Amino acid sequence: MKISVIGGGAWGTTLAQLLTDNGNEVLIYEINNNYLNEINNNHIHPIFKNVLDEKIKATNSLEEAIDYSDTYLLAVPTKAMRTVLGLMDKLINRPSIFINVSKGIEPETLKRVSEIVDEEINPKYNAGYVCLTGPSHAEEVIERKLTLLVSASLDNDLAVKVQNLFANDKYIRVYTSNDLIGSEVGGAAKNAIAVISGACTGLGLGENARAAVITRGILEIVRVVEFMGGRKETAFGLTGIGDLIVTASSENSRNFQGGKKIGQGMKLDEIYANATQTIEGFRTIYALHELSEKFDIELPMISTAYEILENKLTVEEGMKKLLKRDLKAEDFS
Ligand SMILES: NC(=O)C1=CN([C@@H]2O[C@H](COP(=O)(O)OP(=O)(O)OC[C@H]3O[C@@H](n4cnc5c(N)ncnc54)[C@H](OP(=O)(O)O)[C@@H]3O)[C@@H](O)[C@H]2O)C=CC1
Ligand SMILES: O=C(CO)COP(=O)(O)O
Repeated sequence: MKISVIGGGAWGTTLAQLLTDNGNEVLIYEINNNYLNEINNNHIHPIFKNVLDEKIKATNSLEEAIDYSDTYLLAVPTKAMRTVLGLMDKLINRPSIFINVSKGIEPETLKRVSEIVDEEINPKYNAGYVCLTGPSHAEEVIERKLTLLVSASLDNDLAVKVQNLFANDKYIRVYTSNDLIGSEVGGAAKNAIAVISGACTGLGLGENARAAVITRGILEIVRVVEFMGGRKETAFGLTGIGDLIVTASSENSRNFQGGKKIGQGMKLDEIYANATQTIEGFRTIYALHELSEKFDIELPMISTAYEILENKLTVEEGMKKLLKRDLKAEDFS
């Protein structure tokens, strides 16, 4: 099959290599000239510098990428998604499939990426949507280290098609799911909890705090998943707790690293100014805090994280605020 990869950063380029390993042809759309040069001329991954298959090509022409195939792998950050889809909509002239791998919720609208696709793409040309998600650090996948993913879609045939596109018997196993909302929300919300876990490490706390954040964090994720219409069991699977574990306990995670800097006292503006790669979790904290306020959903850690990002509390004050909450029985409702 031919696939157009929209966004040739850490994850998009890695998935381009995976698709090539599986016998497909890809063209990457990428705006960063250094990345284009690394892919087209040096045949190396623009970030991790692993050798890429020479068949993998990249272009800075969105038109060329759209013409190349009718299957679009969306791998730009969520904050760029609406703009990029708007540009794609002007160029798409046939029914097309959208496979999204970005993990976020739009803070201004509280929309998931599938909803943004529905709004931005002419329904005549929107032939289906899949969210491909799960615990998958790009730096491991590019080294062909064993990884399990989930192909989630409202269209089961399409979920199976994408499952077969990405699975192989060497390093990737893919499950399907019909819980699109639960899969999308879990993948986004875990980034917020990973930021909090990183902040604990930055503050000098240890493994006990991390285990506490992960365990109480999944409870906050479940509340959001259920409120948005997803299933609790999905949050307990690969797209929820699985992805939370890999992100909230790994120095490889950009969200964990971003949180660690907050824990060390750096301000959000400064982190953004120095970031060379996407950190989705900060925006997701804003989105989930908004959701919590608007619909009265109890998300104590996420709301405290929001106050820290907004400079209303220091990280120490945030931790004390959480410890001072009324004592109660451990519940999972
Ligand atoms: N990295 C990982 O391990 C994983 C990441 N993800 C998710 O994938 C998404 C992408 O992450 P990742 O690949 O790590 O991020 P990167 O920052 O490495 O790559 C994002 C790419 O998108 C490009 N981009 C940004 N804005 C635009 C725009 N307006 N138009 C066109 N291209 C644009 C960037 O270009 P430029 O460099 O010029 O900004 C960059 O090349 C995120 O949602 C992330 O959560 C999911 C699973 C694993
Ligand atoms: O989503 C990811 C792993 O599944 C990647 O997480 P980071 O963006 O925090 O590195």
